[in-house]
Amino acid sequence: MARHHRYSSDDPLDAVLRPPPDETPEEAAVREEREAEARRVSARIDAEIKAERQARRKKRIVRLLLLGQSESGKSTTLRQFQRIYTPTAFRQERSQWRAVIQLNIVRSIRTILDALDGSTTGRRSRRASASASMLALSAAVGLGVPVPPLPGQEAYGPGTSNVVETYGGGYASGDDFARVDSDPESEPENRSISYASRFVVQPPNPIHESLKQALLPLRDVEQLLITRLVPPTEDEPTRLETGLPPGEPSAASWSAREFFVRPGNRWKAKHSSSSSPSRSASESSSSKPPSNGSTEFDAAQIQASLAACAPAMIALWTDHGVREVLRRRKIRLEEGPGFFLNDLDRVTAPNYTPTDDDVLRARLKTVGAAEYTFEMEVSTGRETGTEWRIVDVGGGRGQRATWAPFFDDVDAIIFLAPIAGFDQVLAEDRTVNRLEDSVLLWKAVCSNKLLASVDLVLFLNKCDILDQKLKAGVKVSRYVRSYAERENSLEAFSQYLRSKFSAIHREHSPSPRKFYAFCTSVTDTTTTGGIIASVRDMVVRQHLKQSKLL
Ligand SMILES: Nc1nc2c(ncn2[C@@H]2O[C@H](COP(=O)(O)OP(=O)(O)OP(=O)(O)O)[C@@H](O)[C@H]2O)c(=O)[nH]1
Ligand SMILES: [Mg+2]
Repeated sequence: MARHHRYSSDDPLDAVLRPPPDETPEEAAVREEREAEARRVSARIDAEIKAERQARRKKRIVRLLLLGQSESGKSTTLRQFQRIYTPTAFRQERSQWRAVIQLNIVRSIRTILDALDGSTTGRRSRRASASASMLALSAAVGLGVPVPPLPGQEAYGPGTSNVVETYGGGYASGDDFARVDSDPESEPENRSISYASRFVVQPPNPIHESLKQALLPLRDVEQLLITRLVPPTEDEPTRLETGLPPGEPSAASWSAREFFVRPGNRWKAKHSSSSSPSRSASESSSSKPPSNGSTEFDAAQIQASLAACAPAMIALWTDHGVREVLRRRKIRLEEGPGFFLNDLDRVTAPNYTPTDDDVLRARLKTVGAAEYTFEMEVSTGRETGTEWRIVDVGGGRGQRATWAPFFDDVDAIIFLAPIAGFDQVLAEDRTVNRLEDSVLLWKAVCSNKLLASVDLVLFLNKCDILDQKLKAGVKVSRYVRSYAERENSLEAFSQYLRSKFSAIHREHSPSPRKFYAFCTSVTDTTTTGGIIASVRDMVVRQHLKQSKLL
């Protein structure tokens, strides 16, 4: 508005600001001085904001956001950054991952015992089956009676986090992804046989019974680990209730939920220095540190109990009958996250310390979002002096609302699409194919206007698992209709998906931008190191370009 109009409009604000009509020359001088001062303050604030922006540019802070569905590999990618660029801190923290790995092992064993008990699958029945199995375990009663699935419920796979939940076959018209209404792996001719064998009550197997007995101490181990790892003040509905009185473990809540901790280091025994989260969207100021209820005694006790149970765990995992039950129930532990059953000897040894690979393979679900500041110990010429901030978020469907606040000020996004999940369902919604969810999420990220000028880097992840799956004979076209007669190989399928994701990127980006995509196995240290270096170069180059433009 032009200045001479200032006091002449009917604007109510102007009316308030208007000088009193009977103002004396002295009063007018005071008022004008006051107004001049206000303008000076305003100019100073503007200058400060500008200086801050320039300082940020000068300091070269690069903010990278990791996005993707749950179990896509975001936290693992973050750990790779930590391993490569802050190796000292990463090494120092390795021992703290032991408890997570122990918990992963206990969960795998529990999955097997549940499968032996014939507990059904799916969220609705999991609680019941879990309590049944724990009762069976604790009272050493015989094998439970298998319960057929509820209508509309998937037939098998207990659905705990470290289990690969296979996806049913059959397409709805117009859909590219298979729907959960049948078992694509069972051919029609043997479907009835496999169904019958699944739900006929088997007589108790004495070997399995004695192994269950030998594994009873794992129940206490699990409880101790929960107390140790999960903060007691959590109030998320998915939170694993550690508030349970000691000695009154609720088998139902144990098995029905996946373990998670808030991002950051609060769950760890000690705080680390170099890559601790500096900003967290989830940790409210009122939340107390976890009752790190653990003592050295607990840690030693847990490892000793695991060592004592190791022979029984190994016998269970290598038992022919057990493998047959797992195969029939389509439980593929080895393809799921946090799988350590092939390393039991090593991992249960009394002086075991996790290796880099172990830390990368451990599974700990993220809830909320946190930003990690990297003061690089290892730097290369180009970005010396650049400060990296990496934001890791929880990828579950209930978690995605925490993403948006980070869209504001981000330079690049690494989007992880775990393409090995083409035959799996989401843990949080078992009617949704994981690959389909990734495609939809990618579309949403590409078309988001707030992210229009942000570089998107796509990781088609879990290629190692995909390769194994395809080599084992799982057919992509059974799950992805449009794949049709194409070659059932890693190369062909990843190329196909790359084009599909690229087309979405092209069609849905608000304005044109480059498409960067990599086929990754982010648990693999050798290949991922090179990919991360490329991403880093690209992001820094882009950041510099943007800074110059600004
Ligand atoms: N074999 C294999 N395992 C992987 C790969 N990427 C991730 N994993 C494993 O998959 C599990 C899940 O990875 P996370 O990094 O925890 O997944 P996330 O995206 O952070 O999941 P949320 O925290 O639930 O959002 C971990 O046990 C990883 O070790 C991969 O490329 N290959
Ligand atoms: Mg995570």
